[in-house]
Amino acid sequence: MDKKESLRKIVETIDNIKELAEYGIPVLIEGKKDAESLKNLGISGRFIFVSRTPIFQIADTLKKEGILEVILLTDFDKAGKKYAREILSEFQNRGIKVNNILRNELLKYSRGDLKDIESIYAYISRRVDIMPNFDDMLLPHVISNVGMTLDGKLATVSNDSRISSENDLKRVHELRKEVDGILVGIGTILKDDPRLTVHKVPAVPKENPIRIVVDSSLRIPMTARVLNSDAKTIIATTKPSSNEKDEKIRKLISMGVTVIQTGAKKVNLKDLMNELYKQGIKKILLEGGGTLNFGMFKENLISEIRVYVAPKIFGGSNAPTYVDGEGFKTVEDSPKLELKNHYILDDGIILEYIVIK
Ligand SMILES: NC(=O)C1=CN([C@@H]2O[C@H](COP(=O)(O)OP(=O)(O)OC[C@H]3O[C@@H](n4cnc5c(N)ncnc54)[C@H](OP(=O)(O)O)[C@@H]3O)[C@@H](O)[C@H]2O)C=CC1
Ligand SMILES: Nc1nc(O)c(N)c(N[C@@H]2O[C@H](COP(=O)(O)O)[C@@H](O)[C@H]2O)n1
Repeated sequence: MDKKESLRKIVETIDNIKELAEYGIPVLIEGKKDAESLKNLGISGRFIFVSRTPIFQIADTLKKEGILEVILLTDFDKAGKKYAREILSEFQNRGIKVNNILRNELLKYSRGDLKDIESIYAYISRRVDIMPNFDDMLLPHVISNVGMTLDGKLATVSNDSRISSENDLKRVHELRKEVDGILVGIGTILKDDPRLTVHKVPAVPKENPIRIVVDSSLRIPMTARVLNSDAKTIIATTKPSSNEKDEKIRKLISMGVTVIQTGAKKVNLKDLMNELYKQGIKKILLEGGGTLNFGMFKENLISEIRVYVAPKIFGGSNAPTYVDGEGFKTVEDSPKLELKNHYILDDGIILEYIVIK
């Protein structure tokens, strides 16, 4: 693992700590300076200083409060290791789970360079500053999913896209629940007017992912269903402005929609992914269509593929296919895939691939 990859792993670990701390899991650290360093990295939540109160007392108090899990983040020196051993024993004796994976990851990825928690902020910022294009590495995990015919079509020439079986749609909606965002191009909005919520399986509103629409010229109709209040929506458009565009952006914002501007003629997909990652959208389900799918493959932004192949043939050179756009010129230029899983579902087949980066 090179230095850049190690740093990316450390930043990912910090993100995981942030998520768990926001969820209410207490973070066990040694002192105030550790808390400052973690706060500088955007981690907020409940910090408990293990150097101030005997550890058995802390464990008793948290047990009484009904806490089931804590995050262990003591230093990596002799004293920190001693605290860690005591915490593991006292907490586990009381049935409280001690998450020490994140501490171990920080130690592993810093290759022993990181000595304590108070220096973690300086450690990361020093390295991020000197690392060229480090931001480029902070990208969401993107799963591309489609229902396609045996001849690779996503819809008929007259835009009939009823391809997936009932159980396949349920599978897709379970997948929608697992992700932070669901991404489509403006072509799909104009042709299907989709809802892009979880509505084929039981779900509560907070399980709806954020709907993200890539729309360079802001063609989205103000009546589009993705603009309703069922879930949050982000519209990604280009930077150049005009009075008309600015007015539409103002209207969208007043409806609670987030607008991200990136790229000149077309939305810059890499910048968009980077921005979404920074906004906490770490896992995205890409639901096409073929033009956006090509753009995402071309920029190497897709990590996984899941397709349902239906026993149908639509034909038609103008019918949309899984991947359209201008296409890859040579086999070498095209994405490299590895089949990870396959199974029969209803009358079709599910194929799952990893994209080799
Ligand atoms: N069976 C299935 O699983 C699915 C079927 N479909 C079907 O696919 C069809 C729609 O596909 P399609 O018309 O290709 O539409 P897309 O949803 O792929 O949207 C394409 C549009 O996205 C915009 N865009 C902005 N920036 C980029 C970029 N960097 N790269 C690529 N696109 C960009 C472009 O419009 P602009 O320049 O104006 O921004 C482009 O025309 C429909 O028939 C729909 O039913 C769709 C999804 C799933
Ligand atoms: N997985 C899958 N199978 C099909 O047969 C499809 N036609 C699609 N279409 C995608 O799902 C969107 C519709 O979503 P809502 O039900 O309105 O929430 C559609 O716009 C395509 O992105 N997908």
